[in-house]
Amino acid sequence: ARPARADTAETADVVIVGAGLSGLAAARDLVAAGKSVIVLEARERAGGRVYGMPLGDGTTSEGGAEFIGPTQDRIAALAADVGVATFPTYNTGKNVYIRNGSRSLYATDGVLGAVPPDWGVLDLEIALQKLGSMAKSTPVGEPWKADKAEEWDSQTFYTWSRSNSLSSGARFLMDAFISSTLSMRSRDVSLLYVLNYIASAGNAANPGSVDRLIDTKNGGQESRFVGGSQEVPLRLAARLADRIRYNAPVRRIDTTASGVTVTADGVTVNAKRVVVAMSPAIAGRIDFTPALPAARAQLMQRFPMGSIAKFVAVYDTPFWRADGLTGQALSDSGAIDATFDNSPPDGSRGILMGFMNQTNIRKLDGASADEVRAAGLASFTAMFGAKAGTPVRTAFQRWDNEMWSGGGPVGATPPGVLVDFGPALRAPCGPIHWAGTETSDYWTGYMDGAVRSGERVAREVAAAL
Ligand SMILES: Cc1cc2nc3c(=O)[nH]c(=O)nc-3n(C[C@H](O)[C@H](O)[C@H](O)COP(=O)(O)OP(=O)(O)OC[C@H]3O[C@@H](n4cnc5c(N)ncnc54)[C@H](O)[C@@H]3O)c2cc1C
Repeated sequence: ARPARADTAETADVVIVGAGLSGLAAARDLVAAGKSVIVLEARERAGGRVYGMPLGDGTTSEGGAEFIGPTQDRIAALAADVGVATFPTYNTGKNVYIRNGSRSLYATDGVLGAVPPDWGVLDLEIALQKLGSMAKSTPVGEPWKADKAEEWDSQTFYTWSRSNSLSSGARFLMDAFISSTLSMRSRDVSLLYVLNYIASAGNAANPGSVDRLIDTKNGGQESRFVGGSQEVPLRLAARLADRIRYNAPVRRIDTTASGVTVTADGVTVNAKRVVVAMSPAIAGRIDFTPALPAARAQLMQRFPMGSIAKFVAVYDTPFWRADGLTGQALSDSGAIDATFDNSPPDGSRGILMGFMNQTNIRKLDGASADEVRAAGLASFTAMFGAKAGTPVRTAFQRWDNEMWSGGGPVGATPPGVLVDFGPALRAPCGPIHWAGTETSDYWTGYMDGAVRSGERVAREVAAAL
């Protein structure tokens, strides 16, 4: 790390560390409450895990967060407020399923919804029903208070899924559920964490469900933002104007007699309160003096980020639509495990987006740009035919080597963390407050959760000032 410098010293009521959606939402609300606010952002841009990846022709495609769905009310309200419209994710036709070397097509308007018909699907449905009912007994945002928290936080999702299914199809699809929502392997994550994630996929009026996590229609992938999701943080950041200091990574936070001194490269801010608005893993890289309480310090050691990348290919037309395909695929082989149609709303050109999950992206460690491109196009060709092999251009974004994200889409806990350290997730430490999607009750892991966490922390800080 570079040494912390203090070239200029400023004062504010509140300093916010991080200009992702959580920090921006907190800043907006604190400014509205009449507080003076300075936001310190490490990168040269706002948005954090929401990022428009340049396609090389002056346009962008989402390299990070992209979709919005029902019950994601707070990101919806923010988007409406800054004037960013949504449009439905292209979802007409059949999905592609590649498993054990064979490719099949399936409709998603049947009883199974987004679940592909594999051997063992009955087995899977029984397991998903059990999960759904366990999630109903998990208090949203406070899973450590579940009656069975101790039992559920003592096993991985892998362990549970193997003792609650027999068929390889059900097991593959349960692993795919974890990999497509968290970009982690099912052995990496606590059953209790997964139950909370399911419980969290809703709002106060609509309990969370597995379907809302995985579905396109009526689910988390239902809609996209016109012009790209990055428009939402960028427009909010523009409103906050020069309250945001870019290229200002915070290196240390000192709690003082009158509040906090927050030291970033090039600027030091003295404030009454500080909001740290990022994942626990990334917050753990800041030096805190005096040391944080043990529960919080150790929580930050135990909350790893997933590993994820997106690969997109641009074509003159969305040719798969003419072939009766949605552009959505799920595969057990190749570099890309799941895809979506990322074309613009008018379909004036075709864009396929492929997720490279944790296992697949790690296989590409050290690969050249050409090798990544070849691997991505080989997957698209297996899914959508030879035309997918000749795009106009491609782009690629991986998150596990982004210094200021450390991975994505979200941080998730292995067994033993939520029960013993979970209560430290949101609890302020003196004048230090915590935001970030990982701290949200509803839609933790999502843009909506990030906005909710920013709104919650703004209320908390305003009440304390
Ligand atoms: C590939 C991918 C796909 C996703 N898909 C979706 C989706 O379709 N829908 C959805 O809702 N969500 C999706 N997500 C998740 C979504 O992006 C996050 O939940 C949300 O953006 C998190 O916002 P945040 O403010 O909590 O954190 P972040 O966006 O991580 O913001 C933290 C900010 O803090 C800054 N920072 C870090 N350290 C410091 C420091 N020391 N000093 C100063 N600044 C610092 C970072 O640069 C960053 O700007 C996806 C994420 C990824 C990576």
